[in-house]
Amino acid sequence: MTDERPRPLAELRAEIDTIDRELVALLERRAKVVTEVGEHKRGSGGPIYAPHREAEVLQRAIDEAARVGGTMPPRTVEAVFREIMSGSFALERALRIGYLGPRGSFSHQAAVAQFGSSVAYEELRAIEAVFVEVRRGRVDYGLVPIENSTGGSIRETLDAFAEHGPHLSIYAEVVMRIRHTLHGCCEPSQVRRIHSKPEAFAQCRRFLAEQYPQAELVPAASTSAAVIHVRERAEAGELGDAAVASTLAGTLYGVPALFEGIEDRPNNLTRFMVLAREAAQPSGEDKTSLSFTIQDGSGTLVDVLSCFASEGVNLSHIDKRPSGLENWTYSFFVDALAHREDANLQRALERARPHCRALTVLGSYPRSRRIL
Ligand SMILES: O=C(O)C(=O)C[C@]1(C(=O)O)C=C[C@@H](O)C=C1
Repeated sequence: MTDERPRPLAELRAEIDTIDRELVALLERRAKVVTEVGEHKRGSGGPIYAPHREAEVLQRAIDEAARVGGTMPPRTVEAVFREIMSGSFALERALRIGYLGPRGSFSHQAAVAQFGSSVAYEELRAIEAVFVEVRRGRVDYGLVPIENSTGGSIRETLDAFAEHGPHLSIYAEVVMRIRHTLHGCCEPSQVRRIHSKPEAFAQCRRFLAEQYPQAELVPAASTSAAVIHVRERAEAGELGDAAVASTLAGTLYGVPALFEGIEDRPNNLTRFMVLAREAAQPSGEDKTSLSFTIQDGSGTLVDVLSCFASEGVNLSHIDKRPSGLENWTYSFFVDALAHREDANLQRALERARPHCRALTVLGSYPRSRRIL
């Protein structure tokens, strides 16, 4: 018969202490190698953040963890390695990441999940400001939401791409699950005005219609800005205001949660883009985002799209916005499942150009394989 009794706590902790010493020694060894990588990169002027390499490191760590026992869930393995790689940035060169703030916004959470806690963050007032600050070099990378699985595209971002896209590059994509909370400083029955970013209202449409059919929906610059506004109103003695935002924003600004998980669909995902001044390297499993406007008269959307089909390039996404040129002309945004250096995508682009008034490659980047 085997002895099923657990080992004494002191013995288990002593074993953990030994393992931790080994872990720290390994991390130190890794950090020394990373420092050398940093010297290379600074010498060659190469980019510090390498999403194609991160995708490889993360996948290998997840596979290896499963192979050696699978006790640690893949999510945990990923979080640990993301944090290790965040520490690498600090060793190679301090990075600054811009996002739509204030702190507690979903962009902030996605940025932290992607870049970890060893980089500096810059909260910005508007999505367009993220584009502007990356272009100016005030931040190394910027993170902007581009589409949500419930509410569709984020117009502000598409319009900013139309203007700044030719001067920037999409460098990585990040997909995050979004859970909304209604925050307020009053009783749920006292809510008369609800503040948030319009996209958040769209993601909670059913909840808002059923629970608050009479409340006024007031647009805010961001979800976290809405929470700050509700707190300021409560401090001024104005009751009846609430905000749709993340649980984190409520905690940061001291506004209690009234209802949690108010999004209409449980699998509510937002896709974010990382913006950079340089182009990302191929990872072997990439996407390319493009925007184009159609030539007057001669060109049609089907002419352009068939150029991709005939070169065997699959398209995973299409969106449109008014072009800002003449009424009823549009900018189309397309994602192709290929890298801009792939021969078939290059041929498709050559064939498509004559049908377009303008065609911009917004960037090639590794396809996101995981949901944060
Ligand atoms: O391999 C690199 O290019 C590194 O800089 C090292 C490292 C890592 O810690 O593994 C760190 C940051 C990069 O984004 C990718 C990988």
